[in-house]
Amino acid sequence: MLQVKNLQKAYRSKQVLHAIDFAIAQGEIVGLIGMSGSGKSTIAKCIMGLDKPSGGDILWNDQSLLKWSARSSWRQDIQIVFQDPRTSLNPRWTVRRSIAEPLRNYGSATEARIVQLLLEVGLDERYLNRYPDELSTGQCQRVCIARALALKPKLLILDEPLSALDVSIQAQMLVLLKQLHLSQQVSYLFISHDIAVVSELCERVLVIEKGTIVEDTTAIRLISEPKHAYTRKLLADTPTFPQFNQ
Ligand SMILES: Nc1ncnc2c1ncn2[C@@H]1O[C@H](COP(=O)(O)OP(=O)(O)OP(=O)(O)O)[C@@H](O)[C@H]1O
Repeated sequence: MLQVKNLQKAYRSKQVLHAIDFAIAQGEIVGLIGMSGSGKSTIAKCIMGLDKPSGGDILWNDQSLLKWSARSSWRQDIQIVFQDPRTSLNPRWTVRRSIAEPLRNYGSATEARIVQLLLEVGLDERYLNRYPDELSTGQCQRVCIARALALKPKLLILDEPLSALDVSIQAQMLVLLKQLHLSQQVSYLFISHDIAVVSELCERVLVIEKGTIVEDTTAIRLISEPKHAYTRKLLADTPTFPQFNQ
């Protein structure tokens, strides 16, 4: 489905991504983990066309996303949810309008479809006329997820979607993301610096260090037999894995 091939990105003279290679198959949940500044969001931005790679290619069903002509067909297939739901939502738009907007652009924004999307993320029609500042941060993130799912994407890029939320809300959101993966048959690229959260949700995990993927393995193997020193350091820094904290 998605193939990232030899992806490179430099900002001026600073090389941020070095020859990134990975693929995501239909239905997979892939985690992308690394410390702050390692290049996770840059990969997401390159896939979404929000940033231009300096080299390499990104293929969606064997078509290059970097060629303008292919763009329209994948616009609906790949959606992104960002870290901070409050800055992702227009503060002057009601929940109804935020969710209706992508539907209007690409299909029909019926009230029934908007309510259905709200129900899928654990909200309901009582929220339709509310503004972001009348919602909790977790509820705002649910609205962002509903908006991202509106066009029935095949791949959802979740860029640190839980980082702005309290730990108890994070647990609820993890349950929601697992449910949506099954009910919507959507793949995830789940970006995080939290190895505990990634190992809870993801089947496969990519570890990125300074713009290079140093490990591509299953979540189980990542925890039981981490190969790279950087992965062991990430595990050691996580209280959930005291066995690495020597
Ligand atoms: N627009 C930009 N101009 C210049 N440098 C940038 C730009 N965007 C990102 N960078 C740099 O690229 C590197 C990777 O940034 P990126 O945001 O991809 O990291 P990250 O792993 O997502 O970090 P975090 O977990 O903090 O979000 C960083 O050194 C950052 O300063």
